[in-house]
Parts: sequence; C-alpha cells; structure tokens
Amino acid sequence: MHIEIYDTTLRDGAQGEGVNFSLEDKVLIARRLDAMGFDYVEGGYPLSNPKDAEFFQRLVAEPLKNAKTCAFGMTRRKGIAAADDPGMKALIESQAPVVTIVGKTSEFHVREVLQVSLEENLAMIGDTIAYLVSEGREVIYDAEHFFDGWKLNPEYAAKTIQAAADAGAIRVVMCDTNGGSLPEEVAELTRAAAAAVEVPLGIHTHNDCELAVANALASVDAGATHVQGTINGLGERCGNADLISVVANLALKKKKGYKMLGGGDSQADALEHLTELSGYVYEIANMLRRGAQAFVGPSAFAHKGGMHVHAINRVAESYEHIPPESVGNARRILVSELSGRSNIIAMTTKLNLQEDKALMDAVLKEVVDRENEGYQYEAAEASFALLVRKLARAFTPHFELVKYHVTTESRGGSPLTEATVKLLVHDPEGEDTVEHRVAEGDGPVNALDGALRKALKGRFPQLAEMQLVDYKVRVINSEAATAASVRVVIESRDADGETWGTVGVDENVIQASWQALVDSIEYKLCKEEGAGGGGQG
Ligand SMILES: CC(=O)SCCNC(=O)CCNC(=O)[C@H](O)C(C)(C)COP(=O)(O)OP(=O)(O)OC[C@H]1O[C@@H](n2cnc3c(N)ncnc32)[C@H](O)[C@@H]1OP(=O)(O)O
Ligand SMILES: CC(=O)C(=O)O
Repeated sequence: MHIEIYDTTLRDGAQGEGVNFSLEDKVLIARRLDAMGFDYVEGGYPLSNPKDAEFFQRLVAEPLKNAKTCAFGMTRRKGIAAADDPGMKALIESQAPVVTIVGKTSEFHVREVLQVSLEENLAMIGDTIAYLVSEGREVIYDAEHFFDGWKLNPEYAAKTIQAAADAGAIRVVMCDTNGGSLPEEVAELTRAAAAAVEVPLGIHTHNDCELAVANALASVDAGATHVQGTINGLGERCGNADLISVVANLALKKKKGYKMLGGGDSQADALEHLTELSGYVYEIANMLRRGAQAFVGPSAFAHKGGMHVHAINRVAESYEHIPPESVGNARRILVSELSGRSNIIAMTTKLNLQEDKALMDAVLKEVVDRENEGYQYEAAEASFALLVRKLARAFTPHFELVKYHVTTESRGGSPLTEATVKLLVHDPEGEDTVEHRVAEGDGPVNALDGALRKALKGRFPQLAEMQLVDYKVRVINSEAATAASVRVVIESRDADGETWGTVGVDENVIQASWQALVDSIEYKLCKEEGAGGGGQG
C-alpha cells in the first residue's frame, strides 16, 4: 500500500525554536525533498511574510519535478466571505496547486480561542474549502487538535471533518497538535475518523510526549495513508514526527508492505540517502546534528562497550537492528576506558597494522590509563591513531618543540595576543633546521596555531590545505579547584572535506591546546605519507 509522505519542514519545522530558513535555504531543501520522491512539500504560509510568498513564486518559475507544492493557510476569518479574506487571496496568488487549510476540530477551541459559534466554525471550514476548490486548487484539510477535540465532543469533531470532506477536501489529516496523545488513542480515533468520512486520512503528530513517530505509525496501521512531518523532527515546541524515522520504520520494520517515496528501487535509493538528507537539513538550518538520532545520527551505529564490539566483530547484527548502510549510515567503533581488546583490534585494522597481542594489550592499557587522566578518544580518533603508532614504534615526529611563548596584552582596548614558537624541524634527507616564528591571533590558540604553521610551512607547504574547524574546552576534575585539568578537543578539516579530531589534557589550557594542535598537524603529515589512516570524516 502506498503511504504518502508530506513534508512540512519549511512551515511547521520553521516554527521550531532556533530554526530560521532563508528563501534560498527553503528552495534548496524543497528541491532535495523533490529529488528524493516526497509526495508533498509544504513551502510555508504565504500570508505570513514576504519570504514565504516569494518562495512560491520561485517554484512557479521553476516547478518541482515530482512533489506537489503546498501552500498553508487557515480557514477564513469569522464573519466574512472566503473570497474577501486576505488569507485566501495570498493562497490563490501563491499559485501552489495544493492548499493545506488548518481548521478547528475542538469545540473548546472554537468557543474559547476563535470565540465563534459551533455553526460558524463549520461554515468557516466548508466555505474556505469550497472556495479554494472552485479556484482549481486541491485542498488538504488539517484538522487541528483532532484527538483532543474528539475526546471532548466526538459528534462535533466528526461534523468538522465531514464539513471538510463535503466541501471537497482530498485528504483529512488528523493533527495531534499539542502532542499529548498516546499510540492506542491515535489508533482508536483513526478508526473512528475512517467511519466518519470516506476521504483518505492523514496523520500529523507532535513530539511533546516523545511519541510523534510512534503515533504516526499507529495511525498508519489503523488506516491513515498520508503522513505529515519534518526532517529531523524540527518543529513547534518539542517538534514534529521525524519523517526520517517514520519512513525508515515503515519501510524497514513494518511487515505490511508499505510503499513510499516512489516505491521499489527509488524507495531503496531514497532510504540509502536518509543520513545525507538529515545532515543536509542540519547544515542548512545551521544546527548541530543530534548524535543519538535514530537511524541517521553519528552514534546510531557507534559501538563503545567492549562486549558489544567483540560480538559485532563476529556477527554484525548481534548489536545492530538493521545494516547501517540501508539508511546511508556507517558503523563506528569507539575507543574508551570501556573498551576491550576487540575495540582496539577494530581500530588498528583500520590503521592497517598487523594484529599483535602484546601491542593490543599495551594500547588498551594506555587508553584506560589516559582516559583516567582525562583524555577521551571517542572524538579524537586522530590522536588515537598517533598513540597506536607511537606504541608500535611506527611513528617518527616531523618536528620537536624547543619552546613556545604566549603573551596577552591590553592597554585599555581589545587585548592583543602574540605567540612565539621555536621548533626543530626534521628532514630525513637533509639537515634538521631550527625555525623561530611569531604570530598574532584573536586568542592564544589562534596565535599559537599561526606561529606553528609559519614555522612549518617552508618544509610542509601542504599544511595550508588544512584548517581548524572546531575547538572545545572542558574542565574535567573541577572538584580539585586549582589543580583542575582541562581537556581540549580540536577538529580539523582537509581540503577534501575529511575531518579528524585530536585531544590534549593538562592543567594549563594553552599546553592542552598545544598537544591537540601538534597531534592535528602530525596526523595530517602522516596521512600524506600514507601512514595516518582511520580518519573520521
Ligand atoms: C497548529 C499550527 O501550527 S497552525 C500554524 C501556526 N503558524 C503560525 O501562526 C505562523 C504564521 N502566522 C502568522 O504569520 C500570523 O499569525 C498570521 C498572519 C496568520 C495572523 O496574524 P494576525 O492577523 O496578526 O493574528 P494573530 O496571529 O495575532 O492571531 C491569530 C488570529 O487568527 C484567528 N484564527 C486562529 N485559527 C484560525 C482558524 N483556523 N481559522 C480562522 N481564524 C483563525 C484567531 O482567532 C486570531 O484572530 P482574532 O485576533 O480575530 O481572534
Ligand atoms: C496543522 C498543524 O501544524 C498542527 O495542528 O499541529
């Protein structure tokens, strides 16, 4: 059975705190969803702001290829004809072929929020849809507060969706607007709605009880054939149903043969692009990815516990509910104090090192000891790779520190930071040289990085290709007051997009930063020589 997937990232997703798409962002996301086979893409509320209105004009100039574009609006204002309502005018002018209209289902909302009679609300629903249909639009009706409204007054709730169906709505979508319903209630009321109207039913759920996806799935099992939600679950308050999880569960977990996103090969292809889609939307929204996001998060198939990794090495599905590749994700093995030898073997295999029991034991001991001192290798695979090479005696440093010096000076204005670095730079085929360089920076780490690069750029020009993209500091034993150590984790990126993390720990933040900086540069140089391996990007 085909289940329609309706994306409202650009409207309800944009109602999430901290989400603000530009016009260009919206167009890019709409086209990506279109390419992946989504049935409907809701672009926004044309009455609300010029950007949303302009979005639809952009799609008139260059329409989506597969998905239907939907413009969102509410039922006509009380006491006026639909044709006279500015909201209707904006919807018609959007030229979107589909209009999604939200209307009230709950008599409580009709009385207390709209403050109109129950009859006037029914007329507002019917008039609005009939008018838009007469203007040649397909209308999807979003029944706001459907579940709460039905529980309060089922006869009235049924009348509201019947008014929508009678006026020509092509879908009636049951909205769990406050996100307070449970899956069993959603299933039961989906069956009740199916008995009240013949129009295909849809489901639109919010995540206030962490049940948006479960509620959407329950509704589909009970007969809904259209699911509304957003990518990554962005949306008002706690968000909407995450369509990534909805699609992955319907396609991969349910045994009822649900088909979506084009079905067949296109469906499989779309599933394999879900991780990429999730990252794309986070990137455009300028938001950090959620590590533990189901199916597509970086931690969704990351194995940390030694016993898990041991089992995974024997049979992948022992600790994985689906193959990570089926949703475009990848297995990751983490190294930490919770590791057993299996974690270390998995990581060193990635580094192309021979399996060597004595080395594995030494690495495991070193990792456990260092994590006890505050190091953490989960986000610092490059430092781990260097640590293994050092223990395997397969590492020759490219340079050594003679001394560094960092000063910060303020004469009343913004402080100025300056770093001096003196290095012994090795040259296996020639003479070692001493490089002594100074650089200014926005802060101590920036200045140190500048001076370090100046000292190395003559001998290693390829360092110009890499840049530091993230810097995190954390105090790790704050109860020890003055003796507290800090952990610095630096993320670096190469010209080809590969990223790697390095770590440093010390009581002095500059020394911790120096360790992480040196590891970052050594990793890049080893990588160039084919000896780094195991990048994280
Ligand atoms: C469940 C949902 O997510 S629905 C979508 C919610 N999204 C948004 O609100 C974002 C876009 N909204 C906006 O840009 C603005 O709210 C607008 C342009 C729609 C309206 O702005 P304003 O005219 O200034 O009204 P305001 O937002 O203060 O109040 C909403 C008005 O709509 C009325 N209203 C609310 N729902 C409906 C409905 N389904 N049908 C008709 N009128 C409605 C309210 O009664 C209120 O009118 P009133 O002040 O005459 O009582
Ligand atoms: C329509 C909608 O966004 C809701 O009821 O949640």
